Amino acid sequence: MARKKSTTKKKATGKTNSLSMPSFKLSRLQEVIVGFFLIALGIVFLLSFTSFLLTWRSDQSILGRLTERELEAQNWLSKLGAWLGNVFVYDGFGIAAFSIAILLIITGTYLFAAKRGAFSLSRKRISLLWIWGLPLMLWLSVFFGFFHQSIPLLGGMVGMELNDFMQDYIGLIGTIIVMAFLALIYLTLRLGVTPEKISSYFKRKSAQVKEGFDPLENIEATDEETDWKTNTIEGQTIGDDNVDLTEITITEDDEEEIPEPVLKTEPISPIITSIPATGDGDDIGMDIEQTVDEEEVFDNKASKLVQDFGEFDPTLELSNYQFPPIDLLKDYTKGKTITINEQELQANKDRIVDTLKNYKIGIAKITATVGPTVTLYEIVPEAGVRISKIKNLEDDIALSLAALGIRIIAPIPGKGTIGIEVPNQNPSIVSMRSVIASPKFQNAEMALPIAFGKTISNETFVVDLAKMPHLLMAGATGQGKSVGLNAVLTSLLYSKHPAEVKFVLVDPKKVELTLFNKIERHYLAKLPDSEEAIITDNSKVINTLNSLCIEMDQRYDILKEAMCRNIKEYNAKFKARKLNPANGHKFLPYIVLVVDEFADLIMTAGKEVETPIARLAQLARAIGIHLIIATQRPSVNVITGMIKANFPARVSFRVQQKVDSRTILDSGGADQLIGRGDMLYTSGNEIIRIQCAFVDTPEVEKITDFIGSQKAYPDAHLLPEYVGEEGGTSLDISIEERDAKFKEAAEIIVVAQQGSASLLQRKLKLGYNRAGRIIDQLEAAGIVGGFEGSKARQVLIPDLASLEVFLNAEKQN
Ligand SMILES: Nc1ncnc2c1ncn2[C@@H]1O[C@H](COP(=O)(O)OP(=O)(O)OP(=O)(O)O)[C@@H](O)[C@H]1O
Repeated sequence: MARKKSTTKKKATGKTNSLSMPSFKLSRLQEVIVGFFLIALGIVFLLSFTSFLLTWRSDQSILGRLTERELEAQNWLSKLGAWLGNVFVYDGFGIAAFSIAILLIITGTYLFAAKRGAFSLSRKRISLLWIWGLPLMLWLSVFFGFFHQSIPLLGGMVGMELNDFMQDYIGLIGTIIVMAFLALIYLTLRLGVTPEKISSYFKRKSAQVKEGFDPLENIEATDEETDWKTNTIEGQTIGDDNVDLTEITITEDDEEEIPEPVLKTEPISPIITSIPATGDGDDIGMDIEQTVDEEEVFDNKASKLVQDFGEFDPTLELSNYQFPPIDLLKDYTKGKTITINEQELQANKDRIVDTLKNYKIGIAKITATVGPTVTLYEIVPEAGVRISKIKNLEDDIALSLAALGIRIIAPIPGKGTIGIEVPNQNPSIVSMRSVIASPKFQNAEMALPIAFGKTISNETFVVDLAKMPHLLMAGATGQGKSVGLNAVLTSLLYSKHPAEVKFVLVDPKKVELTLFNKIERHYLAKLPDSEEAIITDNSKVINTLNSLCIEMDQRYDILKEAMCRNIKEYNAKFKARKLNPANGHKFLPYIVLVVDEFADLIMTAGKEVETPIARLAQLARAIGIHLIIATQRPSVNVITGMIKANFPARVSFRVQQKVDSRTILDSGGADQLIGRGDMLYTSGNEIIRIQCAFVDTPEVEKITDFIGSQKAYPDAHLLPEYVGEEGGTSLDISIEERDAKFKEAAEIIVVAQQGSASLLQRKLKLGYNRAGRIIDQLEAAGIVGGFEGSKARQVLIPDLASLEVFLNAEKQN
């Protein structure tokens, strides 16, 4: 009977380390020279140190007089060697100094030969080698310092001094504990040694030892030193009187004894221990298979790429990009916090109490929260007063208090108290600077953080645009809408790198967003053929919106291919190098579409605008396209049911009438605001009153100047080309003018029976425009059908043979 030997390969489970090497680039020639230099230096060190170990006693006497030419040193590298040895070994790290020589040689060899495949180490690994190698050298040196008394050269001066120093302060035992702890850290972090691995190693070893005492060993015709291969015979019985096994594993040496063994290779070989036959009537022995835990393989291709090159960094192209400093924003409050005017508070309280008394509403308690522009008086009514009574008296109470901007919240959601908001006599401005500098914004882990301003309790209000996922803004003219839009854009400029977010700006008023022109090549996206990135012409808006729809469809295609549900997952996967750029994958920036005057757009373009806006609003949230739509006129023909249904997050500045407030917020209140940035925000449930942060035009100009003066991308982010419907049908392209890849494309389309430009893009590695042109040519030729919105075009030729016949016939005509 023989046994099976497990030969499980142990894989290095290198932990991915995010440390990266400084990125300076050398030409190939420089690499060879530097590489050679490092190898030579390493060899010099190696020879000097080795020789120093043998000759240091004799050379030490001349160390002080190295400049004297006639003196002779015993070191193989003469005076230089003696000096190097003294500096690095004697005065330095002892024999651990050899690490430096080895590291130099490895680095040199990498630079010298890495690119040619002779020595495949990555830059990252080299940097890791140094990062781990130097502390290891220090540790060894200190460790050898323990033996300083007997062999002084072992740990060198550094090792001895550090060891002595530690012992002076924490004693010998303390030093040993610290050293053991450091060794443990090294073993765990660098070599991935864990208690589980050690115990599984010992289990395997003990199983192998047990095998050595296997009582059935005499049956084996084996050689302990043989490299075992496993042959298994299943369901066969060996004619041994005492042993009757249903499964026997044998070594190759036994091959001739077993007729035609069935070779069965198993990925992980079980270890077999045996229980011999007892002999007392029960003459059946038994083998017990002990399974070996499968090793976890961390070393897949993506993690190897990450290990070698680090995670993909989308910001690399503009790696020196500087975010605008906070000083560009003005501090309107000059460090002052809100001043509490006690007289004003008292007067307001008295009026509230008196007014409510008139309506026979008793108050149990009243508290005031002073905000930047309004103060909230929170009232706990006396027991027995019904909230509905107060709610019904809302208008009367407001009239009695007779101040503009009073808003009654009865009850305050989740509290059961009544809130009365009264404007402050001296409102304070909430500066953009204060909200940007707030920890809430700075620490916000959001995809698209927006600092709107401060709530009534003076807290900075930060929301994630990506979660909204679209925003509707309304407000009568002069109430702070444009400032609000600037606050949104400023928040994003202060938090997102140009690689992470792109804006599509639509400004029919032509003046509000012009300042952002300066950051066109950093942050803006535009159509390929347009000159201006900021769209002021309504007819161009239609093309841009349709182009965004195409972008959306394309993004959905690639997300589907990457099996991701949303842009966040997709980008995370791309950063982890799990998606191959050669297959059309790329890092996807968020796209924020801002329309400053939506009413104007709807009036001039109507349905043509509403349809793509509604489509984007319905579908674009998962793929990172978010819309911000502002309007002066929140009337129902502008904010239609379809638009409203898809914009759960809404902001309203002051509006003229209650009905406008209802249209935008589905409740009143916005008509009672005091203007100048006083706004209400809702994301579907409760309504929050906020004082919008104020950012003036000169501040925005400074920010855009600062960004615009930095290195930029060659062009604005290009959106897919959109060919209007007329453009798509009036095709009259002659055969000679067809694209060189026309035939190839036709074959792909016919085989897939799917007429989509993105298919051609992927298969033929074309840009969107060229693929779109080919599709147009295929349509003109009659191979695919007409444009059908987001659906793929119909393919009119059933198979390749028919295509061949079709193209030949075309040539002959
Ligand atoms: N958050 C704010 N804090 C203080 N003052 C503000 C704030 N927002 C706006 N204002 C004041 O109101 C004025 C008008 O604001 P803004 O230009 O944003 O109005 P608008 O609603 O965009 O008007 P229009 O629709 O006519 O462009 C500003 O010049 C400023 O003085």
